[in-house]
Amino acid sequence: METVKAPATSANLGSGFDVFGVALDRPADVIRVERASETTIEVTGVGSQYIPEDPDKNVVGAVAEALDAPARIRIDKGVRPSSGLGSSAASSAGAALALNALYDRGYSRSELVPIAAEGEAVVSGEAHADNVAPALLGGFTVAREGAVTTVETDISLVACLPEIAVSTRDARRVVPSRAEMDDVVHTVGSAATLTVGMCRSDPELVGRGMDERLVTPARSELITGYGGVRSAALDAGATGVTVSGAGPSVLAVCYRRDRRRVAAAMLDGFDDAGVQARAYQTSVGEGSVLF
Ligand SMILES: Nc1ncnc2c1ncn2[C@@H]1O[C@H](COP(=O)(O)OP(=O)(O)O)[C@@H](O)[C@H]1O
Ligand SMILES: N[C@@H](CCOP(=O)(O)O)C(=O)O
Repeated sequence: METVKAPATSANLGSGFDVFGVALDRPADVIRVERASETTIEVTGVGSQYIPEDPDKNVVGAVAEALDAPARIRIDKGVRPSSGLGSSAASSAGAALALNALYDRGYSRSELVPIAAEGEAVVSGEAHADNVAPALLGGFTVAREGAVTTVETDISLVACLPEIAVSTRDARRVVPSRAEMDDVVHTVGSAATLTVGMCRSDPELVGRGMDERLVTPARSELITGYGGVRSAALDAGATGVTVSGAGPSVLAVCYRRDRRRVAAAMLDGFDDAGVQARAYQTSVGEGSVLF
């Protein structure tokens, strides 16, 4: 048997749609795999009632097939599905690492990224790697076709998860298909600023570099209370706020000393909008761990 702890992740970070991602040091899924003649899946934990156990519908089924590694797979969910915190990616990445070890497939973590991304295609329709890359490799990741770059960084974050479900598939439908050149130039500037900020572990640069006008405006409308939560976090000391992944989680960057205050402000912001929420005081963390 192999056991893996696979972290939540936050993709996009505003300016890096479908490219940037970070691993979070909490929450996480735990995945256990044992060899079997055919794949079976059991799911427990947060939101497990909304997750199919049919291998054709659960992301880990696609990963087991891609690795030709049939197994009894048990998933203990710590990352709620449809959260914007890479719930499906945590399971995909964790299963890829665990099955790779179980069957001695010998793939490196980087080589497992496209395999784990096959799981993402099951739920969002596209094999985007911006969540599975940090879930496997840890840190801040830049995922481009066929290549992933990773940077270790020390950045404090608050991920605030409201009791709203936004499916990644639905949130991809509101992304505009065209953009104005001014907005593209603005996004390139932000993405470069954010990348420098990650390399320097500088929350001011990371926060400023989250700003963009292409995807976040449409996505934020799917999140009840987003405007108030964003303002509250910035007033409490956050250096930047954006939609986490496809939402509904809202991600704030801050100095470590402000993290509790920012988390409380975000919860108050959702409360003012009549939405219950939970705040994870977290930071950029490591990738999946094989026990
Ligand atoms: N192992 C899994 N973990 C989480 N969600 C899964 C899993 N397998 C299939 N799903 C489905 O994927 C969807 C959640 O994925 P997604 O919308 O990408 O959420 P998130 O934004 O948290 O990644 C839900 O419909 C869920 O039922
Ligand atoms: N780049 C994707 C990321 C989706 O992240 P998730 O955590 O919401 O699954 C997108 O923005 O669609």
